[in-house]
Amino acid sequence: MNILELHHLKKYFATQKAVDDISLEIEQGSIFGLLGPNGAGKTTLLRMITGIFYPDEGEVILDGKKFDPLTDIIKIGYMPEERGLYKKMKIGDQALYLAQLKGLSKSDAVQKIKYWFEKLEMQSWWNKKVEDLSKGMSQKLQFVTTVLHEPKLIILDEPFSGLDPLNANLIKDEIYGLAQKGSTIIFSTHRMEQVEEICDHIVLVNLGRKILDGSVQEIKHRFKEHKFNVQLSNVPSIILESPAFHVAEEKANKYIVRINDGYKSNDVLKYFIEKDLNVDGFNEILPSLNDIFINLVEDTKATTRSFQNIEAN
Ligand SMILES: Nc1ncnc2c1ncn2[C@@H]1O[C@H](COP(=O)(O)OP(=O)(O)OP(=O)(O)O)[C@@H](O)[C@H]1O
Repeated sequence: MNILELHHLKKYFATQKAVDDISLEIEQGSIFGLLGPNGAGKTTLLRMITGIFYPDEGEVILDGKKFDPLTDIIKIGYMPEERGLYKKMKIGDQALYLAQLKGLSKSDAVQKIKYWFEKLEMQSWWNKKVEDLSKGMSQKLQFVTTVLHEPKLIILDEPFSGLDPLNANLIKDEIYGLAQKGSTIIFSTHRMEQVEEICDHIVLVNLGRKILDGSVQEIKHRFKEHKFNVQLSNVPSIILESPAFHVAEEKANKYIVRINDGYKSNDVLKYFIEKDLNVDGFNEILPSLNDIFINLVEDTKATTRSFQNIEAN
């Protein structure tokens, strides 16, 4: 079942097409990556999902019904990239206030805050002021205030920014835990290695449009270049030559080979066996999301430039 569906969403600021006809579906319980370069339209899209902006066109379907910001906002937890905390307020009071705004009773809120503060090693912070927190500490507090009311949809914009590796792991484990309990996470970041590690499904937007949509594994396979690592037990005394592949890189007994059109990985292995060369390792090299991201974004830039040239002429 889809927790969220966006149907043909558009948001223009004067002539700036911040979001230009984006549709997508997000399955309940998934960890979904919303990616795109600076200015791609991610924040604008998230602001429409959270009811901060009304779309110019299109609709947001949350949990099977047309999204109504007034009543449905408690189903969503949104952690924006910029801090939204009151600097002078004590941390415990702040968490309590925000939890009650999200519909929790005072006693329920206290219980949940204690639970999360303990989990994220924040017990001693209750009487500190927000202005006395470091960047990473306020990021943790903001995370807690986002998830405290157990929203069905949790939107995290750059949740690891400012966190040291230990705290990043702590938050990462909580994200997995929340997804396992049935919450859906939308995760927006520029850090591709985090996306590869955490997300099941991604959407890439650029210039207000969706340019890629799929599961991380499926996308990596879609863009694969049929390259394999081959490790031999010894440096061979022959030059590796075969119609099935060509050597793209070599270093001593380690090779990167690219399979030629019309051949399969087994044809490569067969070559090595027939030459009586011992293969210690053989594995496919899939492109990183980072490479896929850079290539696609460069491609859309080039296409837009050529359209602009055609229009100008
Ligand atoms: N309130 C606004 N008024 C005018 N233009 C805006 C407004 N908000 C966003 N834009 C423009 O819309 C486009 C998309 O901006 P948006 O903030 O959604 O991008 P983003 O993908 O979140 O970028 P980043 O990764 O840098 O945060 C940009 O060209 C931006 O200048």
